[in-house]
Amino acid sequence: MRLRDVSRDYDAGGRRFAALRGVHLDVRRGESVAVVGRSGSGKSTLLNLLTGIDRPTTGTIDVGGAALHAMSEGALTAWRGRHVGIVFQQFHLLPTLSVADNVLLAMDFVGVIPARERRTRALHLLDRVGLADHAAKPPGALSGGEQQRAAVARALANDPSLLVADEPTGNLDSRTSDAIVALLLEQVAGGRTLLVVTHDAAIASRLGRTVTLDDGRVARDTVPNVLHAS
Ligand SMILES: Nc1ncnc2c1ncn2[C@@H]1O[C@H](COP(=O)(O)OP(=O)(O)OP(=O)(O)O)[C@@H](O)[C@H]1O
Repeated sequence: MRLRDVSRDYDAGGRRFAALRGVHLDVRRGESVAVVGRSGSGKSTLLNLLTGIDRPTTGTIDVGGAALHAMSEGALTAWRGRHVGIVFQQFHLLPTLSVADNVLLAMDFVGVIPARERRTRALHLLDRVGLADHAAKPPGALSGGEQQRAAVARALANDPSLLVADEPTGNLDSRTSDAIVALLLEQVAGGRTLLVVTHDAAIASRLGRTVTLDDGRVARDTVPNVLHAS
């Protein structure tokens, strides 16, 4: 992943407001990166740009060979479905579907996993996150930690190369949070890239690298065990 001179301006009541300004960032495949910074520093804006939910005002964003800044909205949606898994703080599971059907729906929506393999794959993913016995239940019958596990399984449905989590442990107690972070980290073992937006320094310290945003800029970029990407 390569960001060059990325900025994102918002129109705030007729005035231009720069949520991100001149961001340069390289993330290698298989890295796990915590994105931290105080409220309003631009973390969610950055995540939205990296996942193609939003586009930069200026600058270039290349993720796994895709030039996101130059893609149409339709192309971005298709790219995101195929290559990105997203885990939200509020889980965003559909309450009227079973946990398994939530995972299945993600595959149906994108259509890259052959139809006859989808149910088996959904059950396999749920087994991997420790929810084999909960597949047929509605999300509301699960604890917060279990719902977040289901959200991780759903994020993995289409075998994404980029896994992104926005405050994934914000609603969870610390033991449950630890388990979710461990689960997310397991997913980078296979060469996926993991980005986690968090306010929690303890969580950030478990990831391979911490990018600190301040006022829309990268203020710090600490890489404990890995060399900087060129
Ligand atoms: N759609 C928008 N329109 C106008 N301003 C916006 C919009 N989205 C974000 N902003 C502003 O851009 C800045 C960065 O917002 P962003 O949500 O990226 O910060 P954040 O670091 O994720 O904050 P938090 O930790 O509170 O979620 C903030 O000042 C915010 O008010």
